[in-house]
Amino acid sequence: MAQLLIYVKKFHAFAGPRLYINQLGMMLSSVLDGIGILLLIPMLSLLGLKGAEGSPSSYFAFILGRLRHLSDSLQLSVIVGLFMVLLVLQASMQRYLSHRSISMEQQFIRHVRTEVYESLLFANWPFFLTKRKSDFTHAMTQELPRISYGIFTFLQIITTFVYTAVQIGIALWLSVTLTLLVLLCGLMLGMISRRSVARSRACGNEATTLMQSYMAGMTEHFQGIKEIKSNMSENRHADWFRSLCLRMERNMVRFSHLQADSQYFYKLASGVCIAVFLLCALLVFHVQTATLLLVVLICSRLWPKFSALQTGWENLAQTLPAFQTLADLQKQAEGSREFDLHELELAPGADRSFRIQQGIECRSVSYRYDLQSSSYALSCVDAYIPAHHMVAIVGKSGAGKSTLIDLLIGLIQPQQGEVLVDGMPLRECSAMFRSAISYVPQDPFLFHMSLRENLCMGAPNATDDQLWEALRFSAADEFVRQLPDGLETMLGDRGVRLSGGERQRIVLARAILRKPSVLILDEATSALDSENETKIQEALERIRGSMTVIVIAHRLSTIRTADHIIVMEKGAIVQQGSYQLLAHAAGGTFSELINYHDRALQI
Ligand SMILES: Nc1ncnc2c1ncn2[C@@H]1O[C@H](COP(=O)(O)OP(=O)(O)OP(=O)(O)O)[C@@H](O)[C@H]1O
Repeated sequence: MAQLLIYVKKFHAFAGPRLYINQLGMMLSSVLDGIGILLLIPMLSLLGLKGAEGSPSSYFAFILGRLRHLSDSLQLSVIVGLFMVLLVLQASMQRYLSHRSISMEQQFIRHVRTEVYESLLFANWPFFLTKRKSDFTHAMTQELPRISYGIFTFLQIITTFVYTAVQIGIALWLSVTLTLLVLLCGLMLGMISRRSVARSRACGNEATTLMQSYMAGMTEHFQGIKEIKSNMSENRHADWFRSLCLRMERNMVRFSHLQADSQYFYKLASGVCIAVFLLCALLVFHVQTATLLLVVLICSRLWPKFSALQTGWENLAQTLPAFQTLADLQKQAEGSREFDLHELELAPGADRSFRIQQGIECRSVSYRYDLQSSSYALSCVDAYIPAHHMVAIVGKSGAGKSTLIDLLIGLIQPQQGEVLVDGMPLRECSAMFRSAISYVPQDPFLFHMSLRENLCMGAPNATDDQLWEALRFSAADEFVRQLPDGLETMLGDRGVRLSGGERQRIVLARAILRKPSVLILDEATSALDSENETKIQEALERIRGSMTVIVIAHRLSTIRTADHIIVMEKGAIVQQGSYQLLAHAAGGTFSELINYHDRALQI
């Protein structure tokens, strides 16, 4: 419930006075509706119903007094006309108010959707390391519509509640005893529905967990479809899917049965209540026929509202877990907020063309992914990467190379020590520094867009000449010219229409197009043949001195021309120096790596 209140408060802050205007309108519409019903008294009186000329009609003494000089049929026509005017007014008002509330709800949902998306987008890297990506997809695609439905239901409950309160007020005005009797029945029905509300909530919790598994499974299975096929594990996955679908089906059936059962008991209890009510009214309280008729009329209109309140409450209970999931996710994302790119763009003097002048320094940095664990991915690393130089980081798999890069980029913060850029702590200039970096990861990612759009992501105003120059740099120009639509070729989901090496070259072209101050290549040429790798080596030689280049490579031929090499082992730097120096240091990790490399080439 607390999570629902968070969103109700948000909605209140978002809608402001519009919310009150709507509720006031609803109240007015209910009053008009009530007056319409009360007008039935003079109508019934004129039609000669016994008892209708009694006390309730005195409320209309003013109207009736004015009409007295008219014939009965004319009086009836005027009152029926008045009734019709009220009806049209009330219906038009209700239509207008429901249009208003629907747009208000949809605007709010758009607001929440954008807010959640941005909170995820601007969260820092460690936040993403601890979460399943499918949970984000689940939150955005499944939980948001549930929240939208929950908010809609909540507003409906409020509207129904206001309507009910006004109508009860009118009924009380007509007969306090009868209305209290009706309310007592309503209260009893409310008690009956309490259990089903609790069960609905439990069903909602289970639905959330099942849907999360479903989304996680779908994302993983289709991303790993090649692994599934090559390991022939289709049957195992199909079994998992069938069992999950069965549990989802049972959950939905249970919820529907719950609703049907509660409506069944509700109807039975309502029948008993109505019978008791009529007997008490006529035999115990001896109520006038017209008053009884009006109270019954009001209550017969209120009864479906009571029922709507109960069903709405159950539906709301079913959506509550979604409020919880989304509020938790958003809270965690906001708690892990990195710099805000909007702020960066709006900040006066924000320097998008920052260039490093001296170098990047790691001063005794240590980092571990799991704070409970005693094993460090990096421990006490001291390194210096001078500006405009080409520095290579080498080491066996798991040595900590990528972690060191993540620290240098500012994606993760060291738990001990600090990273300095031109002598300035990185945490003070991380946004500015990040905008000056181009990073080409191990697994290059292309979006389902045209080649041109993929290239222009970091440089939206790049000209065709600049695009071709970048493609030439990454030795991709030849194969791009042979693509059916050249730069306009659609690349398919994650760029699957290209080979691994082609994808690497496109991502490299994209990185160079931004004209970065620091270019980071994390195994960026691992999928290339020797010919294309040599072309890229030559291109890197041409830009030597104009930008700082950091290269991670397992293939040692790639880093032969590096100015400086950092050798890592088990999270620590074990050697540093030029290629020649390290290659001749007998017994060192680097010469060991060279030996492995040479032996692999001979095989
Ligand atoms: N997200 C993570 N959560 C927990 N541990 C991690 C995570 N990423 C890396 N590690 C651990 O940190 C250590 C260093 O990993 P890192 O990826 O930096 O190595 P690497 O030298 O880049 O390896 P490779 O050459 O195989 O890419 C490894 O022991 C690895 O298991």
